[in-house]
Amino acid sequence: MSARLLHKEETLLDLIEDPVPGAAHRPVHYWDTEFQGAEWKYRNTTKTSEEAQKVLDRIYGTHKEYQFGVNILPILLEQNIPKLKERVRKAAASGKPEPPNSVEVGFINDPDDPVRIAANSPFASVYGLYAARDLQPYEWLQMYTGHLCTVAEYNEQVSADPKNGMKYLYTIDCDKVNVEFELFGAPNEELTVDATHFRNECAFVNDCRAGLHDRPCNVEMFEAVIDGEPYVFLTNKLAVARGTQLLMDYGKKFWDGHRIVQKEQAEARKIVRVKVEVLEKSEQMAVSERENRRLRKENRRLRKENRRLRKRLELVQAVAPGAAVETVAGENETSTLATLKAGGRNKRPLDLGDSSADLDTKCTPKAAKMLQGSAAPSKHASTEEGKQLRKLEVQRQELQEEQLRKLEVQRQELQEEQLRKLEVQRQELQEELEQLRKLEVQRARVSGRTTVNLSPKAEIQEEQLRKLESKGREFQEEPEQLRKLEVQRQEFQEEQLRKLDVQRQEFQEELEQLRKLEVQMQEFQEEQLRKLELQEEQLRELHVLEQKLLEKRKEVYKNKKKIEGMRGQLEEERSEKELFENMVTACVVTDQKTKWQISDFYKICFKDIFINVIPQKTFGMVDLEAFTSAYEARHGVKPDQRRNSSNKAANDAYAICQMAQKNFCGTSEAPGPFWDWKPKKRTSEQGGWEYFFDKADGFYANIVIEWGRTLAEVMYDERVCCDKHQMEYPRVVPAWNFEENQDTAAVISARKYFQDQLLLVRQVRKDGEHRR
Ligand SMILES: C[S@@+](CC[C@H](N)C(=O)[O-])C[C@H]1O[C@@H](n2cnc3c(N)ncnc32)[C@H](O)[C@@H]1O
Repeated sequence: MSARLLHKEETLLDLIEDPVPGAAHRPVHYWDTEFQGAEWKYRNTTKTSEEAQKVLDRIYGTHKEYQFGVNILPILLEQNIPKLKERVRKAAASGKPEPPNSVEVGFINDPDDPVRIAANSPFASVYGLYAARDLQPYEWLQMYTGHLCTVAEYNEQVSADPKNGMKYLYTIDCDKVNVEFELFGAPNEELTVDATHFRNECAFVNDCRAGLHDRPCNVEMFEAVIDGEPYVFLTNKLAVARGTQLLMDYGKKFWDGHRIVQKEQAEARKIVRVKVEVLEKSEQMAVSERENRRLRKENRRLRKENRRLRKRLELVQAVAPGAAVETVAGENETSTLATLKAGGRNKRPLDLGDSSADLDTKCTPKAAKMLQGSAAPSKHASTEEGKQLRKLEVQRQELQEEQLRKLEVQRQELQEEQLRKLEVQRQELQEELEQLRKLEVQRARVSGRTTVNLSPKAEIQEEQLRKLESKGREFQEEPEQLRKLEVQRQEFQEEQLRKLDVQRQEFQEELEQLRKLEVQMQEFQEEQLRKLELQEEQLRELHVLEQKLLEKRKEVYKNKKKIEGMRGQLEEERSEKELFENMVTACVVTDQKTKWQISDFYKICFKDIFINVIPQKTFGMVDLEAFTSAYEARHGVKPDQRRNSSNKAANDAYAICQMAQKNFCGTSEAPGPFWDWKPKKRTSEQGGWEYFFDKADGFYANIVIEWGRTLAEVMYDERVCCDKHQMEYPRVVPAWNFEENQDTAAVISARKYFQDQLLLVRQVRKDGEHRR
């Protein structure tokens, strides 16, 4: 296996070799950058290879000087020291880290593997440790490396950053190794090798737990204390075939802690999710608020624009019908026209940008008044007014013509009247003059004068006649003048009419323009109205959005409150936990001495009972309850009512148990048929799967033949129990002896002795508690 360094950005997946078809795992060449074979991190300082080698030398060379935890087996070192020494020597000579030749990290392919099932994805990077070759029992596999720290320090780290918690760690139970460590300046109860940031292959061993049916546990860790410092190693307690996954028992404590940390991780993830949500929501709110403000502003602007345009439209509509009404009303026509000329002709085509302030200068006061008081014209109203306008214009022309006709008639009548009167006067004067002449002729005849002298009266009359004649001449000349005047008047009138016509045409053009403008205005207004409606719709939507946001805000606020509450609760729980831990620490410290005393008792007890009375290796643990009840069931009395017997019986019991153990359960190196008897799978009544041991299969029949039915029943119960409680060793039940009619004296005496010792131990424990 060639070693290579794993770059920071590389994942284990990058190093996966071609998968072996059908294999449960794919080997991964994992060689941690930091782990240099015989070098590991001790807190924050890295031990050099030399220092590490010294430690290894001490372990492998003179192991007896060191104190080991309960798991360490002298047999391991005795068997492997030469091999291990060889390895260390090789590593030291090459100056290179020595890759492990016995284990390899593997990417888990097997979809039924509980670790893969727990990961809930076929692609998740989950690994396990596999045997790289066939392993003999109790081989030294690797040292477990990581940062050594106290449990309190580890917990602090996990609380600060829960995402890495409870995955790679090995906790050394100082009670178990029976050593009081005083590392890091204070006595330590529990130490942890934290492999979160710094690890080797060892950290990839998985737990044997697998739902209902656990897998066999084939490796374990053991601790060694060297110069007051703890070290952890991995060994296989069974023979393991190449490619088999190495599994250990993490212990209940690990999974309890794991569950707590997972809960914390889930809570931390939840908090992060809520925070992200709040941020997103507030961002969304800010965006929509900005949009809202912008739309409101736009809306205000458009409304203003609309008002202004409406005013302009009103102005246009007010100017045109106002002029027509004034003309119709018969007010001073010329002045009206002049006003119209001033306000209409001089006016530019309607400029939409004009301000309404110059209204007064562009329309009559009446128009201005109308403008102020008029309601906003609608499309209907404006077409209606256009019709009225045209109607009024026609009426105005008709009236104008009518008046002109009347004036003409009056003028002619007046003229004829005057002419008649003048004619009458002239005739009267003529008659008078005739009479005068006649009178003169008579008077001359009477006086005989040939010349006729007129009397003063006649002169006066003559004078009058002359005047009348000149008047008459004037009168005769007058029609001439009148005709001239008439012509002038007609010319003037035509001129005026022409002008009026021009004005009317101009006015009509203006009206046309105004109408066009009105159409434009209406279109514009409709457009604006449509826009306004759209904006109003948007505003309504915005309002709904605002409401939703408000609700979301409230929700976020509630969530915040909830989180705060939860935090408070957590804080309380934490402080409670701390209090409890302190209490536990105090208890543990005061209990330590008692434990040592108890442990001394145990030592004596076990030594006596297992060496002198019943050898421990063959019996395993004596199941008192099973023993008592089996005995009672068979004999109807409790076992201690029977008398003690000879050594022969003990030897016989021992021999039978040994044989049973060997033939049936086997040894840890070569497990017997007890372990071959595998459970079968069937559908349970509740639905789903369940495991059971089938009595109808060959195993059970063989046990019955070989050991008798009662023993077969006991073994059946034991097999089920082992399976249920994941026990590694079956309890060798002394009831066999009774079943096979053997003397049970040895067992009984052992049990009695054991009971007495237990009573003593309990007494010591009680005394210790009293003292505390
Ligand atoms: C020391 S690591 C083992 C290596 C790990 N499988 C990996 O891929 O990095 C321990 C973690 O593996 C997972 N694990 C180990 N044994 C397991 C089991 N029997 N069932 C489910 N998950 C397990 C858990 O997530 C645990 O926190």
